[in-house]
Amino acid sequence: MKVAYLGPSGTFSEEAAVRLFSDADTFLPQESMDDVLQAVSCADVDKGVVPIENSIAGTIDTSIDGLLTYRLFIEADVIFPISLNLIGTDHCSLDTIRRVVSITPALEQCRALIRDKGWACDRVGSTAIAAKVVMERNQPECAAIASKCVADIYGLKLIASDIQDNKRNHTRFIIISRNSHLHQHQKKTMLLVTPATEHVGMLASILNVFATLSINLSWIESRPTGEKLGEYRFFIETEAGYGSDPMNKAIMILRTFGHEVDILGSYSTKII
Ligand SMILES: O=C(O)C(=O)C[C@]1(C(=O)O)C=C[C@@H](O)C=C1
Repeated sequence: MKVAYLGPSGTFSEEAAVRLFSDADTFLPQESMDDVLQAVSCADVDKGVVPIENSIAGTIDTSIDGLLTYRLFIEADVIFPISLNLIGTDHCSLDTIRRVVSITPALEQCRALIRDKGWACDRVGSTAIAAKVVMERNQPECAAIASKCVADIYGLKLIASDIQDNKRNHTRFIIISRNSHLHQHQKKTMLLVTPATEHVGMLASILNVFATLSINLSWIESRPTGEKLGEYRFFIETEAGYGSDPMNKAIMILRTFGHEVDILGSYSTKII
């Protein structure tokens, strides 16, 4: 099996992919999340691993929008604790840092410290690229925000650990594939609901369907349709498996109301 993830070596995505797919033959690190989705879509790999949301920074739009762009499905999800660290060259210390380098969600997870210190931010494609950039720049005023393991990979030193806004920082990753393995007896289902028409109380009426059927929602995200300003569709993750009675009824009722309902996956959270 071939698995793609956001690289290079030392990213959190790599850690997630390696732990999820201990039996994979080949891991293919990619330059961006979009490249991961594309690699799955054009069958360069069998599966991809991408982050979808973080407890501090929120939803990672590239991942959820990419599911639609490339017509991909979610096969499972997994939640990882994320510890972010300041990593710099030998002459770098907390007093010398003026700029931090990282991927946007990691910078957002450390907003409080960055604001307190008045540091400038340089955005790059991943936490591991940040470490590589800091190594190449070789300046005491520059530090990467990344995992501890990148310090060893790029010959850098750890300057401060656990610098994210709070200690209970978690990122949820999803495994994506080209096929919709809609197995029964899963715990959750991800739906994409595109409302029929815009009217007062439209979202409330959609949500009411789930409330009436006692289906708990674990995640909801609105994204623009891209057609017209103010027009949205909704990613809704339910705590009911595809094929279960309440889920069948919810889908049937929503479709009867004229809403478009796509099933983006039915899965259970992996514990690793
Ligand atoms: O850059 C990385 O190391 C990644 O795997 C990406 C990513 C993300 O974009 O959310 C994954 C987990 C952490 O939240 C920080 C960064």
